Amino acid sequence: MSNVKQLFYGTIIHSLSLDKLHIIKNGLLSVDGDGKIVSLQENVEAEELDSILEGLAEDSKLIRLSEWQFIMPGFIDTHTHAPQYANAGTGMDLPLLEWLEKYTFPLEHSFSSTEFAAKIYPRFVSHLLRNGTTTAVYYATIHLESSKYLAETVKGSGQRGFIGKVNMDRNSPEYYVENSNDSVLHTEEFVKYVLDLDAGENLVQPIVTPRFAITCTEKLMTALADIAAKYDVPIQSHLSENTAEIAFVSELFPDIKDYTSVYDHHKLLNHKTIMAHGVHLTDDERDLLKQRNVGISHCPNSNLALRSGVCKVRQLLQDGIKVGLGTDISGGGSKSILDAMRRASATSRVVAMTDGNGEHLKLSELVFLATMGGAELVNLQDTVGNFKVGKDFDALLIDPCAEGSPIDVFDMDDTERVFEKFIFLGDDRNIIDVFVKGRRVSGGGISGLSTAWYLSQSLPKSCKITIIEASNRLGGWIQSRRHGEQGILFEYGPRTIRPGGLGGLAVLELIKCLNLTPSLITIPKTHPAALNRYIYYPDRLNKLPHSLLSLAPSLSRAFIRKAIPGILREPFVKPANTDDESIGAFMARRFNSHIADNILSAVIHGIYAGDANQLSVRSVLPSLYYYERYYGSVLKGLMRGLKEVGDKRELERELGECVGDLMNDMSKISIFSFKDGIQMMVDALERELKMKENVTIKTGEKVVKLEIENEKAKVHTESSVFSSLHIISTLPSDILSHILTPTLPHLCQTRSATVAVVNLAYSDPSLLPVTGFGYLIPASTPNNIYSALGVVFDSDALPSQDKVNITKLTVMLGGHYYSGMNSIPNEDELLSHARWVVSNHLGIGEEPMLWNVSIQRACIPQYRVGHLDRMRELHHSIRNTCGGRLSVAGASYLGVSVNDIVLNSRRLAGRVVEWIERRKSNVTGLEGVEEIPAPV
Ligand SMILES: Nc1nc2[nH]cnc2c(=O)[nH]1
Repeated sequence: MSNVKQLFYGTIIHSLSLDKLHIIKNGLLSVDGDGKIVSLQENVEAEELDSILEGLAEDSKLIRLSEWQFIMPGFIDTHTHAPQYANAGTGMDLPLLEWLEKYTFPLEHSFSSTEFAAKIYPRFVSHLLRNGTTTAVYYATIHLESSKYLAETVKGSGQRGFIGKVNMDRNSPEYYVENSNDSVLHTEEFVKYVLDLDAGENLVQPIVTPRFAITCTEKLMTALADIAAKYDVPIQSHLSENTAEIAFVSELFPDIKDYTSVYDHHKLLNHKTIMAHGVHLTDDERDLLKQRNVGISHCPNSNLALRSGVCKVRQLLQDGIKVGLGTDISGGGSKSILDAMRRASATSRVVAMTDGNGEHLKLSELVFLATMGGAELVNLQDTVGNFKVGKDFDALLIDPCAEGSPIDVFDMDDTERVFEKFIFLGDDRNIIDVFVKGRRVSGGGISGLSTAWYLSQSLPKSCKITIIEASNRLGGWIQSRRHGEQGILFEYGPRTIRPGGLGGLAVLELIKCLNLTPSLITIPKTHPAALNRYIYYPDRLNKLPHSLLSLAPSLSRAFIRKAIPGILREPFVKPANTDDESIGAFMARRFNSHIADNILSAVIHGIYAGDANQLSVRSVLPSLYYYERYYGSVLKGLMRGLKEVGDKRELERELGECVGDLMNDMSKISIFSFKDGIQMMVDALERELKMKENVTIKTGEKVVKLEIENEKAKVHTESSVFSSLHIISTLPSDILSHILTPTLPHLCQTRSATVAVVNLAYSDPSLLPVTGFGYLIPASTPNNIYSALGVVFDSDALPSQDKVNITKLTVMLGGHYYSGMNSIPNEDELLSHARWVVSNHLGIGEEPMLWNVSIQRACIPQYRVGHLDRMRELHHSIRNTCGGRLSVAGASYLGVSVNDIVLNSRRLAGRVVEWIERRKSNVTGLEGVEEIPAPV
């Protein structure tokens, strides 16, 4: 037991056979440093754990599952087409052969470009992992390079995978077909490449992939069988999926008895062959499959969607044929093996009803097919599939009560029922950890991702970096998701970034390093979305001038005219001697109440969802504060500016050099985003971090206690405790205040606002009465009965994110308005509130074709008056009491924007590295409180 590295204590569920689902209560499963299962004990009493742990090495970790959590084997997807992920959920109106011609081949053809592949493959692999697929059997396309890229992606992700370069040398479109010789040469090169890539780890393997008998000549099939035999690698293809396909095969091979015999004739059938579908097999064909020990990948989602037929799985099992499950993306639309289990169940019920042939598939059989059955198909039955001692630990940690879980657990439930509920109702939200060969491969948290990335750039490999994230998804309130058949992009959080300032430079540098430049979408300063911004007051949209030149023509409008006396008097208003005041009071004092109440209040709604009369001018708009202090006037300051001092100047120069040309390109840009939304940054960070050997990402693991004592730092999560040289907390400060010892001042004083984000998409592209970025609503606007903060015109601001011409809006509601409320409206109510807003303000009464409501709880920290002084005291307190072991980062402290967060992470990581190397000045993450800009 001395090599045990991880122990899991709690409920453990796995398949022993088709009939036997083994449910172990109080189980203790131990895994060694190579990811192998060392022991599996049943009915271990909690009291026995201490003595068991005593004999173990210090770095072994016990993960105690909570009451309803359980561990089960990872899912095995025995048939999926990675390139077709881009089409998933679409094109199900045609049967197989027409579907291939119209939708599938044109898409697969695009993978001649590895750049195109780079947009699809990493996302697909990471989604499969998130959905619990620890082993997948992939089809790539006919292209050698992008097939290699898929293999590299799978390898990089840590998933177990079989990757096939597809072969097609006839009956294929002119634009998507190979010459037979190239097909053979490229296949052999591919097989050797993947064997090399795996380097004996037994994680990625090549699989020889004649697409199906229709698209492969006899010569090609024979040569492929030779390659498979020469390198002893598996084979996959399609068999007997659809009646038109079968008829075509018999036309092509009139002298061969049936479809299965065609493959047999070409020596493609053996115990390592996986045939997908097998819907219309004859008795003789099943006999032959049994004789050759070929496995069938049952793909019920696709069989139904393409109306291929109903596969009789019970019959296959009775005949002793190996069966596993496949998602068959994009014949099937779902990437989840849970979905495959449910459709296999439904299909078997149809067979039971119509054929009277036996029973439908039972729960134990469905679980077997998804795990052990799949393992048999890929000939890894002695390596994965269940938790027999000696196998690799490929497993899922399931939490039926995870945040947002689609499952409800009641008093009357027991483990068996909760397991069944997960299989029939659960989804990726319940899959809080995914392990392959004992390694955690899923998820990660946005909090700290950028800090971890910067650290990973400078720290030596021997320094281990661990990211611990309570939820099971990345990104915090950054979330970009495509909806509906047309894949309309909805942003649930921030949607654009400004390239300006030091923070903007830091983000551009990160974009360059993450190779995201080709995915940028930029909006020039001359674009209507940059020029036209509005304020809704009191009952109409008021366009704001975007420059001094545009001020003159705006004067005809009373809303702008009323600001003029305030602007004219400002240079003559005596500076006040205050250390801080609210941004509302500051603007009213220096300008006038119209500017404070009707303009600035709206701007503060747009950035902080906050109350301008509560937020600190010094923390929220520090340059205005310093303009008054140095120049006696905001307007004079605006003309002269401020300069960065100390190491910020040095940083400005360094970032400028790194960003280089991109900075010049960005000088004409007002805002930017990415083709697939801001989440692309998060995904790229995750991908990069997962490639680093010294970085571990733990998701679904909540930190419950942080202890800094005698210059030692200890992290307690729900399941383990470990020591660390230095902890960087990126938690919201009020949450940190509850779990940290020692108690530090002011942590709990920064509260955060909750924002409801309602995305709406309309098929009519010309619904908006004006063009522009959108509008904000000040607190002074009457009849704002649903606490609206503003509306973004997404289809004007970032039209190229969608392929179709539509009107797309985001309505933001709540913020500080919700802070005094007992409960926040539910999603249905929020949708109707948002529709009321767009109907009353913009005259859009139409029914949206798509919408999404997300409630972003406590997402924007509110820096109230005195925030900077509080942060200064906190800085000194951390420095003096935590001995350099703790620093803080994230939006609670020194800036809420993506730019601020990235810049502060970069600077903090630099300081932490310095502290680790020299142990000089204790780092806190709040050093910025001592930096004051200088007048020019
Ligand atoms: N479902 C499915 N069947 C096929 N038969 C040949 N190619 C394909 C494919 O891409 N998907």
